Amino acid sequence: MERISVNRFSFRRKGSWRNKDKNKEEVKEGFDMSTISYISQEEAQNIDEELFTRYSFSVDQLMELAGYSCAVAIARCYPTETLKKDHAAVLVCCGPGNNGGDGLVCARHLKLFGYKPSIFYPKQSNKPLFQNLRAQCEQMDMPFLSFFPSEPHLIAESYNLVIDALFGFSFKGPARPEFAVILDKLRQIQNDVPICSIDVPSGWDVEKGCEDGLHPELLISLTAPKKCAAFFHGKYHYLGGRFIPRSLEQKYSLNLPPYPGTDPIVELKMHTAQSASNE
Ligand SMILES: NC(=O)C1=CN([C@@H]2O[C@H](COP(=O)(O)OP(=O)(O)OC[C@H]3O[C@@H](n4cnc5c(N)ncnc54)[C@H](OP(=O)(O)O)[C@@H]3O)[C@@H](O)[C@H]2O)[C@H](O)CC1
Ligand SMILES: [K+]
Repeated sequence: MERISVNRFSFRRKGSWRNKDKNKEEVKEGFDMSTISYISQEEAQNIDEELFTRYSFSVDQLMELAGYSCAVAIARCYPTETLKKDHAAVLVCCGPGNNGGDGLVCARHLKLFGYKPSIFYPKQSNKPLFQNLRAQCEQMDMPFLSFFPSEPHLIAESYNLVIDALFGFSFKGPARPEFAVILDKLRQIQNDVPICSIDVPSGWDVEKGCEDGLHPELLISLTAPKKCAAFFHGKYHYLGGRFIPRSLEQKYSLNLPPYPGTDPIVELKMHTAQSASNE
């Protein structure tokens, strides 16, 4: 288990999650973010597998929590009242696997939070879980785009944010042509519209990243950051998917930071005045 030293600062936030147990309080208040484990692709897949087998979770359960935590992180970084285009319009791009499922769940919660999501879901799964997620979004009046806007500038003109739920921890590059085209268009507009990536910036090698790939402004790592997150230099980095049992966390030495109170997310990279002035 490799520990990568990034975002080095001490986590200290008083009040909301202060624990009455003195020892626990000291551990939480002195939490050192640099000790969090950044996990490999194989570890991510093994943890996932154990959650579904040994811990008997269903995909639906975890996807709901994962997608919900992403929506909360997006709402925290980009409140609706700060988004000027078309009633907080956002574009949610969903891929063929579970990362895409997280995107559909996230879209549904964003809609409930007052955003106006449109969904691009080009390679749809026919599994009941995904069909249901799609139906829920349709019933909540979220349009599904039948094609990706041909002119990238149209995306930046129409949407305040792009939610990248194309690929997660199972991606093996390079992207095949139908998705390479989409990733290329997103790259072209990323300086004009912020990209929020779910779990892994799509197109990145899960461990080595991708220097000339997408550069999201927000990354929501799920369960634990993947090794590629060490190469993330965007504005906001959150951890979500607050569903890991303590015994599983210990088995993989994840050393996760404490989630504040009942929050489904915890910020890994503080957006300080210092970091803002460096952007
Ligand atoms: N435990 C958790 O943290 C949970 C995380 N969740 C989310 O699930 C994803 C991982 O989901 P998974 O379905 O395993 O994988 P992906 O969504 O990353 O992608 C798989 C699909 O992508 C296709 N693929 C892979 N590489 C390429 C490529 N180079 N070009 C095109 N397409 C590609 C792959 O197709 P195959 O034909 O190769 O099979 C799949 O269709 C995780 O990141 C979280 O976001 C869960 O929601 C909850 C638990
Ligand atoms: K993604």
